[in-house]
Amino acid sequence: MAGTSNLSFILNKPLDVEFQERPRPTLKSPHDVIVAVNYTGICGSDVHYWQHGAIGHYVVKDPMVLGHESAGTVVEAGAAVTTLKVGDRVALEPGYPCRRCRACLGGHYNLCPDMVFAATPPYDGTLAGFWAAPADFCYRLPDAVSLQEGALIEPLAVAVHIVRQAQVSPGQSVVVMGAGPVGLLVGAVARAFGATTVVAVDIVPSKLEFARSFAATHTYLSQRVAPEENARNILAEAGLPAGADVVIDASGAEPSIQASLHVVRVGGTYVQGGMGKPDITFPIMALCLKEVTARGSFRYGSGDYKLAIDLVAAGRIDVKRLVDGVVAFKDAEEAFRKVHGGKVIKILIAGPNEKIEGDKLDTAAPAAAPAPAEGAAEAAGCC
Ligand SMILES: NC(=O)c1ccc[n+]([C@@H]2O[C@H](COP(=O)([O-])OP(=O)(O)OC[C@H]3O[C@@H](n4cnc5c(N)ncnc54)[C@H](O)[C@@H]3O)[C@@H](O)[C@H]2O)c1
Ligand SMILES: OC[C@H](O)C(O)[C@@H](O)CO
Repeated sequence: MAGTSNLSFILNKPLDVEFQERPRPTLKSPHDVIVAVNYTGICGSDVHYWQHGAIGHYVVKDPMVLGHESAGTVVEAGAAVTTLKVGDRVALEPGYPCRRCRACLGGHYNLCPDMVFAATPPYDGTLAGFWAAPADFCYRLPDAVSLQEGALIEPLAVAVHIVRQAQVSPGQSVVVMGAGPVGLLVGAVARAFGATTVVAVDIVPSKLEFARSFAATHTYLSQRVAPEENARNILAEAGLPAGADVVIDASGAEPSIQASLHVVRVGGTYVQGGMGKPDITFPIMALCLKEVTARGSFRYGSGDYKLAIDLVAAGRIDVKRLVDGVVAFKDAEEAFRKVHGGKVIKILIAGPNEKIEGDKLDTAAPAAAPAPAEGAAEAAGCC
């Protein structure tokens, strides 16, 4: 990739974005690398910041570069970097922790209170020409993994972390609420971990159709009925009269969280991956009486990126199938509109120094675009 532009896609305030040529970042530590960003996917949280300017207590007060699902090419390496060299293709882990606090030293760096995380205010994101980061948070892609696949390692790592939190083991049944990118990837990782039944649940039929073709063994179209009734229907559909071993919420939607506690079996596991409304009515008696193990899942930690890359490299998870198209950097806002409109699963934005012609995918089989579901994420009370 030639080019030296550090053109950046910046959110000033809700629905107000602009392109700005910013100074190229420099090495701040001999352990850092500078990466030219080749491709970036759009996450629901980027769209939420664009629409609302805030997620919970993270409020965009100053202009912020969007984007955190990226892959790129190393263009400069600090003197102390031994693991990467100029020209290496890498998946970017977009957050790096302090390495000194109790969470970091306890092996849970994703919970570091001083995490510097791309496109989470006040930190700039990766929709720019270049990104500077510690070398150990940039993962070399094997030859078998393309740069476009590299941009999907971030959401896949989210899914890996969720499935690890759930401790999914061979032969288990797993119900996944929500068939957006995270839910789809959770289903695929659960299959890779040996789950024999994976049920995808959503409110949009076309998303379920895609889920069935991707990793789900069963699907269920959630109805506007009581959570207990949806739960009974899910279990009947999947042939799980005693309940599911594991239920994972990847929707953030209150009704699906409520149904989840009625879907999980006695002694089963529930993991909250979706980020919707901060407070909901939760069936706590079901949790108690069934002795459910409930866990949260936040971003990714030790080993998650590596496993995500290994799963793609080994051909166990075909992340390319989620990509509907690739757009030029100048079309970033239009790509955000498409994602917000629910018309696509993933769109990749090429870096400003990347030359692309049309919707240039490195895959022969783009995903079938789901039917429009304007504001589906909003309906779930996203983020
Ligand atoms: N835990 C983390 O670290 C982490 C990281 C990334 C994303 N997230 C969150 O995970 C969730 C999924 O992310 P995504 O990118 O796939 O988002 P998405 O909005 O594309 O997917 C959510 C899906 O849930 C479906 N849905 C809405 N209401 C539902 C209901 N009542 N029952 C079943 N399905 C319903 C929607 O139709 C949609 O397909 C979001 O809440 C996101 O904020 C969490
Ligand atoms: O994948 C990472 C997530 O998008 C982020 O943690 C975001 O949702 C909150 O900052």
